[in-house]
Amino acid sequence: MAITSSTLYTDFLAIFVALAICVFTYFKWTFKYWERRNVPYIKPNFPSGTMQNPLWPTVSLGRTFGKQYKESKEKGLKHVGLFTFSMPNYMPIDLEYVKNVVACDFNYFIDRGVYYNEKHDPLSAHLFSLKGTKWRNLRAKLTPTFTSGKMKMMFRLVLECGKHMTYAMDEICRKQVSLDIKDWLGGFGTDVIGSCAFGIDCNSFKDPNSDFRIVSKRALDQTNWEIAKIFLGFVHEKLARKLAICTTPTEVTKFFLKIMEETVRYREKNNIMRNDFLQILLELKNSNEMKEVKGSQNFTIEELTAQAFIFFLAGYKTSSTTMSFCLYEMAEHQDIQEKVRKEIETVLETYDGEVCYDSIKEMKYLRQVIDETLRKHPPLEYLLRTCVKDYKVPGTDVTIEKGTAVSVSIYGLHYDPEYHSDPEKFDPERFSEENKRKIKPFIYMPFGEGPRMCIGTFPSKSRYNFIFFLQF
Ligand code: HEM
Repeated sequence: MAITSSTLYTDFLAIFVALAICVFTYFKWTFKYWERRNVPYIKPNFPSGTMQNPLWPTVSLGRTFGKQYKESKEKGLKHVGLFTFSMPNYMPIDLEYVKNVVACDFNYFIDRGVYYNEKHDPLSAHLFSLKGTKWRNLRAKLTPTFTSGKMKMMFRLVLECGKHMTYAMDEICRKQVSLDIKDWLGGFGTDVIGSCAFGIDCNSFKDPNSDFRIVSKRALDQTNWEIAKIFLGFVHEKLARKLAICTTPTEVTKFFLKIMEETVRYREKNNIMRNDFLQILLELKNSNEMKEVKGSQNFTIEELTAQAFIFFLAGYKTSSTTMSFCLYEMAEHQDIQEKVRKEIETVLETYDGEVCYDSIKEMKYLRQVIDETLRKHPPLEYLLRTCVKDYKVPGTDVTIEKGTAVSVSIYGLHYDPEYHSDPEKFDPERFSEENKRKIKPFIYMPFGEGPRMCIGTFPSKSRYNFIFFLQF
């Protein structure tokens, strides 16, 4: 008996050692990837490569990229090789290289590499994650529907949500109690997106525990297990598909699908038209335009919900984070706050005190403050791309292989002292009419750039109006 268990133990040990040697050799080989390709690289660590352990990070991945951008730039590098665990990740540093990836040579970098699975996880197949032709066709159909006229009409819904927030804020001020401003603005974000994308009146201030608010929070607060699944989808999409991995929690999928089904049925039955995102999607669904995109079928309820869902995901956190940081910076810089307040008062006087789309458009200094907030605190700190066909970096003998992940550090660019002097300083004057003209393309891109930039900023002329629209 003792002999058997000791043999078993030795066998296990031998298997373990053999496995450890295989893993070690594999990592040693892959960690030489950039060296073999003659690309300068940051020394990776076993096992997470050049990033922190994603399950217990101390800073965000965007900040890590920002630091790596800074270090590489200080060394005079034009690009740098990184590793996500054993997976190579390419980061352009030089502005020309950045421009090529996000705009000029976009055809090589059309995808983000974000995992989706329309069959088992229908809400994951949205504009942000879709790939290649599917993405291109859907984007082409959706972009022209984001007209400033439609945004202007939708603004009324936002004002309505703003009113709920103002009443609740008056109450808070009367009681003189403190509040968690991020959570508070999250409530406002929920109301805006609930109303504009799903056509429902949530009023999170009256009912902070509404189903919509609770499920929305659940959709955004991913567990470590969900993060691990997203990560698996990123590093091994085929395996994740085979395992039918779903990244959206089941209760979230069920909830949003149910809301959408009910709202669409109600609107279609009662012939209701409303100036909101859902109406835009419904018009697309009913116009047969989607048949061109998808071949024969029209938009299904799942596909429609997935698009409304990404408007919610992409719009909610970005906007509430921006508003929170904007208030934070104004609290830190009372002089700036005072200037904003004076401007608002002066502009509103000429509009009989009415907060409306046009009056907000006239608040130029407020716009500068928001622009500077987005520079210092970009809600998305890096852009993701995947190389979809071998790409020779112009002027070099380096080829980026098909399948390589590419990360563009927005954070690094926004804090680059060559482009933004004294980058730590909160200075809205950088965006004055005169100074704005001096800002080179691609050094300031809180909404991304190129054909895959944020759809919430289209058409480009009304990009800032749209953001204003989100702030009120
Ligand atoms: C302060 C507000 C916002 C910021 C800073 C922001 C930022 C961004 C960024 C950086 C990207 C990636 C762009 C790229 O890869 O080049 C993006 C994509 C996207 N955003 Fe926004 N966003 C904001 C608000 C919104 C809103 C309100 C919506 C809702 C309509 C939205 C919908 C999207 C969508 C659908 C995409 C994916 C576009 C595509 O792949 O075609 N965003 N956003």
